[in-house]
Amino acid sequence: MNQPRQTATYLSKRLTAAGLRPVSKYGQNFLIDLNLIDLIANSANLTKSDVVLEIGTGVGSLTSRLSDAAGAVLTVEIDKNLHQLATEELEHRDNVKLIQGDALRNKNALRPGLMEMIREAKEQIGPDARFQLVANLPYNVATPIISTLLHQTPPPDGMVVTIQKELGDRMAAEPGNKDYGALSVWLQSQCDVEVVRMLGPKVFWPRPKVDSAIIRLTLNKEKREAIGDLTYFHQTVRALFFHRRKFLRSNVISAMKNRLTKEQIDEVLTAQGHGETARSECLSVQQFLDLVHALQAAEQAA
Ligand SMILES: C[S@@+](CC[C@H](N)C(=O)[O-])C[C@H]1O[C@@H](n2cnc3c(N)ncnc32)[C@H](O)[C@@H]1O
Repeated sequence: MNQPRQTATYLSKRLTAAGLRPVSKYGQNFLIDLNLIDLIANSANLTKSDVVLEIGTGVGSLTSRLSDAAGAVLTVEIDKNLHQLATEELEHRDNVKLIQGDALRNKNALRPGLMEMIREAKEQIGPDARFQLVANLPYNVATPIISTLLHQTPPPDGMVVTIQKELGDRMAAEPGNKDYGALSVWLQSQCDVEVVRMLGPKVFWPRPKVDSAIIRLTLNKEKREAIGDLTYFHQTVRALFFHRRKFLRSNVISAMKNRLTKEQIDEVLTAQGHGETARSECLSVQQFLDLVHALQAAEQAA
């Protein structure tokens, strides 16, 4: 297959010929190093059993790599003009479905119909089919996309994404670290998180003002099953990090307002071994799981 050349000059000429310029509000920073595009695709260990979701088709450079390696690719592009360019590039590829529009309905919900398409594509591949997100993500929607996908049925078995370095730091952060927060706990409660490669601004055109990272998240089904009620867990963890400077007890009291009394909360915290000066940012992921389960059980018993 012919692969598009991918240099800043090539991209700039391609867009200019179509009367276009990169649109910053859509996070249009294109990867110009083909080796990195290969690294992203290869890091997902794709086979023909994979259904890949790409968010942000751009001009379709990563999409063509994904199409070579995967069984089916669904790629979503918000920008009508880029969608048109990518369609011209990719229309001969039978396993690529291009969708024009916003991948998100809002910050907590995916575009309607997207998961149905993924489920259908998986069914066509058969019982061994996997679902993966592989994308050079638009930075302003990277968190809602990754977080929301983990609420879906099926969730992605794996995700390989290029994101802003700071976001990667928050995803992989450990307890006690300044970057450790609700996102770290939500992702690490069900995925193994690895940094594949740090990327400086030079590998993109136009150059972003920030550093980036390629991150791989691998779903751990046992961990995910142990969470139980995903929505309850996610909402409670977010509430427990709401006031970072407050003690854990104050955050639990605010989170459980009108649901549990202070006495009931103190009982749970004591049973879980959290003293008055405990802070959310020092709890391990397992401690969050135990605490949220205990709060949920206390609420159900109340
Ligand atoms: C960082 S660029 C990546 C482009 C290309 N995949 C690459 O690797 O060079 C992000 C792309 O996402 C698109 N985009 C931004 N917000 C989007 C959204 N909410 N839904 C779908 N696509 C979006 C942008 O127009 C842009 O083409």
